[in-house]
Parts: sequence; C-alpha cells; structure tokens
Amino acid sequence: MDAVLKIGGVPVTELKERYGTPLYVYDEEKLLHQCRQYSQYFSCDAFDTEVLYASKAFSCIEMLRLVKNQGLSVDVVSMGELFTALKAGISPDRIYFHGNNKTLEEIQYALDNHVQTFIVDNLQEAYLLVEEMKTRDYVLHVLLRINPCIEAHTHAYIQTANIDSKFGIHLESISQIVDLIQTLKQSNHIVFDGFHAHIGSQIFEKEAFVKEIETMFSLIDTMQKKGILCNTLNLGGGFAVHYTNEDQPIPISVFSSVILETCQKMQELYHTNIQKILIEPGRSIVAEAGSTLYTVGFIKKTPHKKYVFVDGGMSDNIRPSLYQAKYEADIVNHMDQKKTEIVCVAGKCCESGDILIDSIALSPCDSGDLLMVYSTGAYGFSMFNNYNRNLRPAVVFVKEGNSRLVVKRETLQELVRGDVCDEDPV
Ligand SMILES: Cc1ncc(COP(=O)(O)O)c(C=O)c1O
Ligand SMILES: N[C@@H](CCCC[NH3+])C(=O)O
Repeated sequence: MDAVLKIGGVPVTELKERYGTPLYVYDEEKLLHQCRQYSQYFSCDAFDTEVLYASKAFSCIEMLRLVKNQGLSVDVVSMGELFTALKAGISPDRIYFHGNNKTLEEIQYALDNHVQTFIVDNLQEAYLLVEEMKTRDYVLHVLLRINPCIEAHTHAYIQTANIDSKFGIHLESISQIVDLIQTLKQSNHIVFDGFHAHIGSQIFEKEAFVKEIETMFSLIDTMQKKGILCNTLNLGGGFAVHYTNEDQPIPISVFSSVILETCQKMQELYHTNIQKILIEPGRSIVAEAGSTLYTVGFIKKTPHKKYVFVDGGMSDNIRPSLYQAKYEADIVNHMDQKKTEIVCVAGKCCESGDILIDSIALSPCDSGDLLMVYSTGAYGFSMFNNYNRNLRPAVVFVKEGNSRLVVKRETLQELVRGDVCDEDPV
C-alpha cells in the first residue's frame, strides 16, 4: 500500500500543498458515476421518469454544471440555490422550486426567471401564486407537497413526514387539499400536475418507500373520485449512503426498480393515470464522492481520552454535532501504518460539542499529519457556518490525476465584507 493516499489519482499531500486545509475534495468520477446510475436505472416503459438533484446537499456552479451535463434536473429551496442553478446554465424548465416558506421576493424572482415547476407547500402560497400569475404570461406547473405521515427510521431531525411535520399538507386533510387545488385552478396560467412527498433522509429500508408509494396512490385515487386528476408523482429523495461500515445502503439499481415496479402495481390497482414519476436524490449523489482533508494540530491527553485536533470542525461539518452522525477517517499521509491508537478527533471551534469523531482507531499521528474524513460530500459544504469566524474552506474536484479548484477558500477580507462601520476598516 502507498503511504500517501490518492483521491482521483492525486496524492493528498499535493492537495494540501496546493490548496491548503481544511479542504473539501470531490472525486469527480464518483459524482459522474452516481448521476449515470440514476439515469440508467431510474427509467422504465410504464412511466416517463425524471431525476432531480436535490441541490441543498451540495450546491456550487461547477457541481450543477456537472449535473446538467449528465441530463439531470435540479431541485432548489431558496433564492440562493436558484441563483446558483441559473448561473450554472440549468434551464428553468428543469428547475423545481421547493420550500415551506418561500418569501414573496423568492417567488417573484423564480417567476421572473420562468421557473417551470413549483412544489407548493400550503394554501397561502397557492393564493400568492394565483395573484402573481395574473400579470405573467407563461404557464406555471405545480405539484402539491403532501405530508404522507410515514415514519422512516432515521434521526428525528431529518425525518420530514411525522404527523406534525412543518412540510406539506397532512394526507388526511382532504378538504384542505381540495381547496388548494381549486384555488390553483382559478388561474389560467397555472397547471396542477400532481403531488409530491418526501419521507426523510438517510433511509435504508425499501419498505418505507413502498409504503410512501401505496399511500400516495391511494390519495391520487381519492382525488380522482372527486374529479381531480393528476399526471405526475414526485417521491422525493432520502436514499441512504455509506458513512461507516455499519451502513449498508440499497444499490440505486435495486431501489429504482422497487419504486418503479410498485408505482406500476399501484397504477393498475387504482386505475390511475400517472404518466411521470420523479425522484429527488441529494445525499446519494454527492456524499461518498466527497471527503474533507484536515491538518492535525495539537494532540492532547485527558484522563480518559486522547484528542487529535484538526484545523476545521463543526463549522465545515456540523452533522456530528447536529445528528450524532458517524464518519470514518484515516491519517492519509501514512496509510501504510497500523491503526493502533484509539482517539477522539475534535475541531477547533469554541464549543465542547465540536467533536468530529468521538472514538476511532487511527495510526499514530503528530502535528502536521493529514487526516481525511470520508463521505462528507453531502450537507458538509452546504451547511458550512462561520462560527468563530472560521473561513469557508475551498472545494476541489479531482479526476484522472488532476485537481481543479471549484470554490475558492474564503478570505479574511470577504469575511468582513458585509460589516458596516463608521470608519473604513484598518
Ligand atoms: C423535499 C426534499 N427533496 C429531496 C431531499 C434530498 O434528500 P436526500 O439528500 O436525503 O436524498 C430533501 C432533503 O431531505 C428534501 O427535503
Ligand atoms: N441536513 C441533513 C439532511 C436534511 C435534508 C433536508 N430535508 C443531513 O445532513 O443529514
């Protein structure tokens, strides 16, 4: 085994030298592979299909260009994500606009840019859209977000479909659903296409998705009996990935066919007329392609622990603090050495909870060594925060022995750019 780990053919020591640390490193070939898997497997004869990349998982112009070149569409949930998608050249008819509390400014911005599909969350949003579409002359497509009340076995903070979820309209609120659709139908410029549901994130069980589909088709059937027809069903994202060896995610090929076959079965059972099935994977496209490279700083022994401190932490990866998320890591400039030490990898933020990995076996390390945390590609960069005024790390893509910068490291000047003061800063 080589002493120095290579990612996409590039030695991590070279990455450190060229870009510094902390550094988000994406293996471009893995990103492409995931997109291709979705295009290949999420298709069937019975339905049109569309895969929307949930850009909240990792959004920057270069990532969205890659997604676009692979023929995927994009889901956005804010003006910032929408702006990034437009900058990346994604056509507005491939953009789906989500959000439980879209502001008027965001709605107007999306409509000004002719975003083709809104996933409407509530009745107030429907009223606003009808009003806004009075002065516009294009056709807006709408899906209505339903809370299907399916309890997926994932961390409570990333469940999205429990009974009091803030997202969507509760499945059993039939009169609210009908009201909302009737409201949309007042506009000649709005077409109601169908429903959306999303049951949570990092979900391992196929059964949860099967239940979601059964539930949604039953709703479509109820609506059909009331004379409300729809042609599109968006089943959201949530497909699990590998963080540690405890995780055994279902391959894309398997859950794609389970989803599409279940849809077909339900279509036959209820005699519905769904023509298009959509999914919105985020994490499963980017998580395993990304890793974070850190430099080891001080090392400290306490009565019960040995700490290895790194030059990042909860500002570049908040998931361990927020969800007790688990990760694997290595000392990547001496991969040839045995993992003989049990340590706690902690960050540099002024917060006791700033622990990246509570307990992990690593090879012996010293200040200046390089530590890489794997599978950080989803909700790492995108949930970055400037706590302690830490600077946002750079992002690089690596492929076939070459690396390229896709997001620059934030500078101190950029950090204070928005600060207002009476005198010019020194
Ligand atoms: C509506 C919606 N779609 C898609 C996703 C993407 O989920 P994941 O990254 O787990 O695939 C999310 C996030 O959970 C979401 O809220
Ligand atoms: N941010 C979460 C996922 C939430 C997805 C948005 N509904 C995570 O890091 O796991």
